Amino acid sequence: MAASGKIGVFRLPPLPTIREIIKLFRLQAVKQLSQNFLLDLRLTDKIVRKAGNLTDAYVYEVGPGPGGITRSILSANIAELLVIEKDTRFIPGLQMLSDAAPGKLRIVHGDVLTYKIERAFPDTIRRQWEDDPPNVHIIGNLPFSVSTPLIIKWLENISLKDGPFVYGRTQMTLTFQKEVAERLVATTGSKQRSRLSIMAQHLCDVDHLFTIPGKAFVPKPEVDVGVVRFTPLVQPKIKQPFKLVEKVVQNVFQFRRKYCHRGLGMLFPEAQRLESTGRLLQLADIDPTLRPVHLSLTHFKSLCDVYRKMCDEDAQLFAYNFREELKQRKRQDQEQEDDTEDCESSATTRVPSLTG
Ligand SMILES: C[S@@+](CC[C@H](N)C(=O)[O-])C[C@H]1O[C@@H](n2cnc3c(N)ncnc32)[C@H](O)[C@@H]1O
Repeated sequence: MAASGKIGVFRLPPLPTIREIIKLFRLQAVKQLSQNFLLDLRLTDKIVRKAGNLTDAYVYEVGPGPGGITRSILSANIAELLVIEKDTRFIPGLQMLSDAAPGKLRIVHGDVLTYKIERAFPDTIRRQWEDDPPNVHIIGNLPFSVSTPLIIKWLENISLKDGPFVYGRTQMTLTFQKEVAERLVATTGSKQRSRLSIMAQHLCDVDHLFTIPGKAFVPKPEVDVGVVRFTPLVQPKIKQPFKLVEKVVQNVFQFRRKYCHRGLGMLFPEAQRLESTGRLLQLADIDPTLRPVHLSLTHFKSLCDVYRKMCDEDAQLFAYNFREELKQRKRQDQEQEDDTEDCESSATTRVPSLTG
């Protein structure tokens, strides 16, 4: 019955095991919500240990569910833990943990995608961006469908130093589908190199800490899980607005098997595509026949810097979206076809019938 974490000096009193909590509160995982629970406290302790030294830390746990990682965090001598959980069924079990660790655990029923953590912790723990990271940590095992959009949102927050990063360079330890974890840390030339590699690595030190086999979760997901730690960099590798970097990177990787000039060309309207792509590559000093996976962060920095200059020269350029141009062209073609059909059918109706 007793199951308390052992990684810190603070000991939780004896509590029902996570398995018992699941039974007690009928917390069967909802498949549609991709709920996969970690019941093995050695694994949850490992996640928390790898997140760093949490002594006196303010911790934000996203998606605590039945509370396995929550217990490990509470056992790590933290100052305070705030958990955010979307599914109300988990609140009574979490409340039981809160009662066992008086004054340590704050439970928020809400959505991590909209919750404003920047107001939750005391101002006194804020650090300057250039200082060492503050004693604030984000930890979470979220559904994969949430963790990828969430990390993109948080990377943008890092670039703006807002959201969870008003406290300084807040560290995050999060789980992802193993393939996504590999993309996040993929180096130049590796086949997993992707949009996520550039977006994460230009703003953070990214470490794939370890992999948890799918069979460690209940119910077992189809895939293994990677635990990834992000530490925001003092200086981003690309000093341009997040949306601009995202646009360049997205365009390059949309044709990941082609030469890089193919995707970069899509940054420009068709009428100027050839000339502007040539200019971009020449000024950035990049071989047009490199494949996207072979572009380094330095290459992306040059591309973004030159593209920024081109956008400053042409106020319409940044808003240009080739998909919109394609859609518009399709619409025009369709309208033309409809007009032709109309003409043909009215011509047909206008032709007097010889037979009367
Ligand atoms: C994969 S389960 C993990 C639960 C627990 N952390 C564990 O490791 O056993 C994901 C948890 O995140 C919660 N969740 C899903 N989307 C969420 C959101 N947008 N905001 C907050 N919690 C969310 C789910 O209800 C679920 O409890």
